[in-house]
Amino acid sequence: MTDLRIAVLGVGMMGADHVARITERTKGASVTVLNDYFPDKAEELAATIPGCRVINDPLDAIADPEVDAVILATPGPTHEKQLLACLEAGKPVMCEKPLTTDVSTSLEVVKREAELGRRLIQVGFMRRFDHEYEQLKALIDNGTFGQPLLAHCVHRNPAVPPGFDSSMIVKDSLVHEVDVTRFLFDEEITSVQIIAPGSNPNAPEGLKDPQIAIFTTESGRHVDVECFVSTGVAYEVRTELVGELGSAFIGLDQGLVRKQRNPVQSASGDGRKVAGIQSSDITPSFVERFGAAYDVEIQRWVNAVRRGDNVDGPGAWDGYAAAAVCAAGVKALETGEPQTVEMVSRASIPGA
Ligand SMILES: NC(=O)c1ccc[n+]([C@@H]2O[C@H](COP(=O)([O-])OP(=O)(O)OC[C@H]3O[C@@H](n4cnc5c(N)ncnc54)[C@H](O)[C@@H]3O)[C@@H](O)[C@H]2O)c1
Ligand SMILES: O[C@H]1[C@H](O)[C@@H](O)[C@H](O)[C@@H](O)[C@H]1O
Repeated sequence: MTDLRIAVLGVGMMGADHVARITERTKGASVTVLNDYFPDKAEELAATIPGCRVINDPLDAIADPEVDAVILATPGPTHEKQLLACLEAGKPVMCEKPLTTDVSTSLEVVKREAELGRRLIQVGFMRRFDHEYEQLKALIDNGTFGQPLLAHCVHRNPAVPPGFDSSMIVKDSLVHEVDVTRFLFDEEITSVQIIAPGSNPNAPEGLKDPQIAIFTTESGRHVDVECFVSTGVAYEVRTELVGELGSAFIGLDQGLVRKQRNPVQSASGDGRKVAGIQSSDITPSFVERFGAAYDVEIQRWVNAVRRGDNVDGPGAWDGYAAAAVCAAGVKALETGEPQTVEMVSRASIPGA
């Protein structure tokens, strides 16, 4: 079987990382077309990849007859138009989060895909492919902790790019915990509150950072998140799950750590006492922390597209649900009050 011919749109940090992943590690796929708002950037990268050419118009790149599938690593505000073009061309697309930057356009994308009657869109919520998150999910699903009750999350970035505003902390960063909550608990988030304590003096001017988010789910579960994107330290993403019979912690760079009524062991079962853990190296950015997860995500997506399934992971509905929670989050940030998440029911869109 010949390689899947992929066009990557946007060759900034994430796009270039996906290009390297596909050319160096992904089986059954090649990057054959690149596109970027700055053509020189795309040309420079294409020159390093045998058989790769640059197409300057993103919509032409999507429609090109020699492109089988598309990766969107362009900024969120461009996703809607590019996703609709992928649907129009009938091309499978792996869209980096967010699906789009507002609820109405995300819903429009969900509806257009549903009308086609074929799932073509996967959304880049890569944490679902991270081994530790998978382990946490398995502990919930196999009932190890009985009823899962709540989760505590930490999401810290050393810095953010210029122009990153307070609402982007919600829509660009917190969106991952929104997806993690929906993934782990398998239910929708119904309300969001965001508290902005005193800002970090080293945060960019005007940025409300850190923010503390509180989600409530359909069944009344609680998730809290510290989202702090200007720590100046390192990239730290942690989640602690608490259930009726114990708790488990991920993101310590030590593998999943479980605490249960005796014996207290590391997930590896080597008997190390959790209390003995003192410190660990922390990763500088998402590229290191989630590198293996992106590899799995892209390989599984390529395999799914080659099989004709097109999607193996979160889809357009997950992107829409996340957008709806984030919209409530932005309102909650402005008002300081809990906000109800406004969403249509999935059943109201046949095929979604
Ligand atoms: N899953 C993750 O962990 C993760 C991590 C980082 C970024 N992202 C997402 O990936 C996307 C890209 O983020 P990034 O950090 O790589 O940004 P970036 O700014 O580094 O790169 C974006 C690139 O897109 C180009 N571009 C801008 N408008 C374009 C257009 N209309 N058509 C084609 N190219 C265009 C820019 O010139 C730039 O090269 C965003 O949606 C972001 O949220 C996801
Ligand atoms: O775009 C990035 C990316 O999604 C990272 O995974 C997240 O940790 C950052 O906060 C965000 O700005």
